[in-house]
Amino acid sequence: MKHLAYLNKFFYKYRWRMIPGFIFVVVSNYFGIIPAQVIRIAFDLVKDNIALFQLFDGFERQSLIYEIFGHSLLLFGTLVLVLALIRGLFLFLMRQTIILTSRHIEYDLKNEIYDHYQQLDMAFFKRNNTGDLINRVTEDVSRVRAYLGPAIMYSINTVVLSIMVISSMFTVNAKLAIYALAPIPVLSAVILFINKLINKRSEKIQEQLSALSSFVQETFSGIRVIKTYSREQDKKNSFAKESNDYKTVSLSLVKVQAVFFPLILLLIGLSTIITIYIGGIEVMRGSISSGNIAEFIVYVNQLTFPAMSLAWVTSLVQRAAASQKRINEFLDTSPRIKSQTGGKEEFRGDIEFRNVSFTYPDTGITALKEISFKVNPGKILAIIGKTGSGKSTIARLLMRMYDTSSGTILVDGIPIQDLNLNSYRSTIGFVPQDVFLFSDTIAKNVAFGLDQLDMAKVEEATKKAAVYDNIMEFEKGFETAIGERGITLSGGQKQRVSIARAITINPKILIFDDCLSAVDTKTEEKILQNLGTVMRDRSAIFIAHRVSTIKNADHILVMENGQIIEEGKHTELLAAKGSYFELYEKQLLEEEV
Ligand SMILES: Nc1ncnc2c1ncn2[C@@H]1O[C@H](COP(=O)(O)OP(=O)(O)OP(=O)(O)O)[C@@H](O)[C@H]1O
Repeated sequence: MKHLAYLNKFFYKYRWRMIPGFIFVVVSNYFGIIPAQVIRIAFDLVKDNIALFQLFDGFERQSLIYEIFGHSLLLFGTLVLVLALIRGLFLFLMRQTIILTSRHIEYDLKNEIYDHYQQLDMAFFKRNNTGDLINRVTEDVSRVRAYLGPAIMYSINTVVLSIMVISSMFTVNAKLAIYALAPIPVLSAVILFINKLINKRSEKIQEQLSALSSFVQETFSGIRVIKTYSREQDKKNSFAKESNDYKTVSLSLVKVQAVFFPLILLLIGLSTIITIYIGGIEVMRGSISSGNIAEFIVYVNQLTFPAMSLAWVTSLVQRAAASQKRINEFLDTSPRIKSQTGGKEEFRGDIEFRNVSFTYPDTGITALKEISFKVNPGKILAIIGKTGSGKSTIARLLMRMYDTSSGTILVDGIPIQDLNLNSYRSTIGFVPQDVFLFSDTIAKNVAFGLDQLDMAKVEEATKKAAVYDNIMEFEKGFETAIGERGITLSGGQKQRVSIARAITINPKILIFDDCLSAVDTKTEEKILQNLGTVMRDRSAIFIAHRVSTIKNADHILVMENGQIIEEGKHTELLAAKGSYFELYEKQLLEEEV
């Protein structure tokens, strides 16, 4: 329950919606109670009038009594109807205030979590899987909303209605009240027990359902592999098994639900029988009127709802508390990478790594050991080396996705930790190794880093990235949709769109992480030539596997096991006849083959 205390700030924020909501609950219940008394009066009236009617048997006056009697009944009927309408109006207002407020809070909470996610560092996203992140912002928030809206509304309703009904019952006749209320605690206990069973089984259904959807999702993501290896039948059998498990748990829930309502009706019926029996004795004794029995039957039936909602509300609150605990876990996580506020807005792009070492926090893998280098504007630094040698890690540290374990990274002579992250990152054009394009038009993907779509910039960038002609071949050109609902670009086209995206923002620092691997050497040559003008006064870092990509770089680092094992210009490294030379020879041979 303490986890739900987090939500109190929202109650305060929306207090002027919640307070009227509470008042509407009270008023609507008041109008729910009065009809029982009207029914009692009408009932007694019927009894008295029948006696009077019989007394005037054979007299002319009898038809007059009949008329008056009819009119009064009509009046009482109309009164019950009007009271029901007034109650309905207040119920409507109650839902309009409390349920509506819960939707406002749900909106606020979702935004708060989403906003917080965006502040968190890469290590957080590595630790938690995407499904979990999505679940907490959707499923968990929905469960919390069920507490904020229905649970709170029905709790207040239950308390108010129970107090009003029980006190009315005791005012009429304490003995009858005690007898009529006797089955209610049993009813609540039974409901509580069955509700627990229902919850347990519903949770199982939920688990099985998500297992089933994960299975289907993975199958269709990997449909190509399944078809290639002809594993359709095997997958069909696995699906049938998962599906059968789902059916079994669903059936077990249906069984419990089938018992639930008849049992409640039985207990309510029991209460009614007791009321009539004890009430009858009391009427004979003259302590209550027969109208009071009718009144009591209405009361007993009105108590069914609080008894049922008690169990339901309890489970809603329990679920919401568990969900809010999960949400708080993420909200309480503070980003390890903290930005400085204010500070430098414009950057020259001088980069220096001073004895930088880095160990990944979650895996304990030491990816960089004592790395030092400098890159100045107008210069290209190239990094080459075997896979897993730490090249991409350098890019990640330079983007400050992680902080160094030791050593310093300086940008324009300032330690990277002292910079305003937003201003700094917006001066970097980064092309990652695994290109990610959004399900949107090509134009919007290229202009992703711009505040406004500027087609002149988009076109210029795509020309430089040598992808303009490809785009123009598509029927809708830059308006072509890509991704899930659009066309699929080839690996090389994706890489070039990603390069165009980095150039569009006119960055001071350009980082290319092996982003020409899917491009043929001729196109690579063209892109590199075009980039020559782009990089004139920018610092550029080229991470590559192919020597051809980097041979014109101003300085080349050769990496192995997180260390720089050789460095210099292309010609110097060839002359040294070390690892770089070996790599060059090997790649020349591969090209010839
Ligand atoms: N997010 C991460 N968490 C933990 N360890 C990581 C992470 N990313 C990379 N590593 C590890 O750090 C080491 C260096 O990885 P890095 O990605 O920098 O290599 P790379 O030289 O860029 O390789 P490639 O050429 O294949 O891209 C590897 O051993 C890798 O397993």
